[in-house]
Amino acid sequence: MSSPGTALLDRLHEQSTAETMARARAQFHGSNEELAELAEQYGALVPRLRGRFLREQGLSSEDTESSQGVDLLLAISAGMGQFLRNMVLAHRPSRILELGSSCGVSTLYFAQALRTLGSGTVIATELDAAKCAQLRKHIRTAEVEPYVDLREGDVFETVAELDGTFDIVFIDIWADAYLRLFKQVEPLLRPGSIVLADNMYTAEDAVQAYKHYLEQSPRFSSTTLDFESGVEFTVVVS
Ligand SMILES: C[S@@+](CC[C@H](N)C(=O)[O-])C[C@H]1O[C@@H](n2cnc3c(N)ncnc32)[C@H](O)[C@@H]1O
Repeated sequence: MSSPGTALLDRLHEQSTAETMARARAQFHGSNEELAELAEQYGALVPRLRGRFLREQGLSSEDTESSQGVDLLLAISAGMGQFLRNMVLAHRPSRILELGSSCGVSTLYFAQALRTLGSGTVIATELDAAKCAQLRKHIRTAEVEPYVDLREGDVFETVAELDGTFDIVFIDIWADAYLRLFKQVEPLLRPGSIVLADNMYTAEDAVQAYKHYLEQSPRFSSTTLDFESGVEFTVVVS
């Protein structure tokens, strides 16, 4: 991909990785050498074991309320971004709803794919005002403003004001709120809508209620994709 956003995304991924390492350093009691060894072991694990491995080492991999107000990107990886882009190119959505946008890394992947298609909108949602300011700056830099509609504020209030249906929904807020949020989003889904939810492995315990809800409903066909942080891929059947 070559576009005005490429260098920006490279920089944001680098920043996010550095933040994650700094978080791990702050939580870890061993030496730098031991931390480097853990990072190597982590990299060699299959994705579904990674969250558990970190917890066993006393390292939290979950993005939680405690991150609120701290200017962390908590961004998706480049691999996840590539997946989101491909989803857009394949499904050709008119409307995307992104729940939890932070400084806009996932928003940029969605918006760039919409630009490739030449139409469509991603509604981005974020509570933190400083992050919203960063997101606005980033979509200007990447020249994707026409494809992004940022709604600043609490996502539950934002969703309550939405109508119509969405072709793709991406859930990436604090994992213990997934189920409550999904239930609020349900009326905005149509048969064929796709719902993607991140952090199935990295927030394994917190997402159990969400996964259970999907499993027991005939309206949804759902599977966990075994890559990156674990992605719940849900198709609305009826
Ligand atoms: C994991 S980050 C999102 C990362 C983003 N998708 C990306 O790739 O850059 C989660 C974000 O959800 C936001 N968030 C959490 N609870 C929220 C709420 N109730 N309303 C709006 N935003 C919320 C947080 O402020 C945080 O920036």
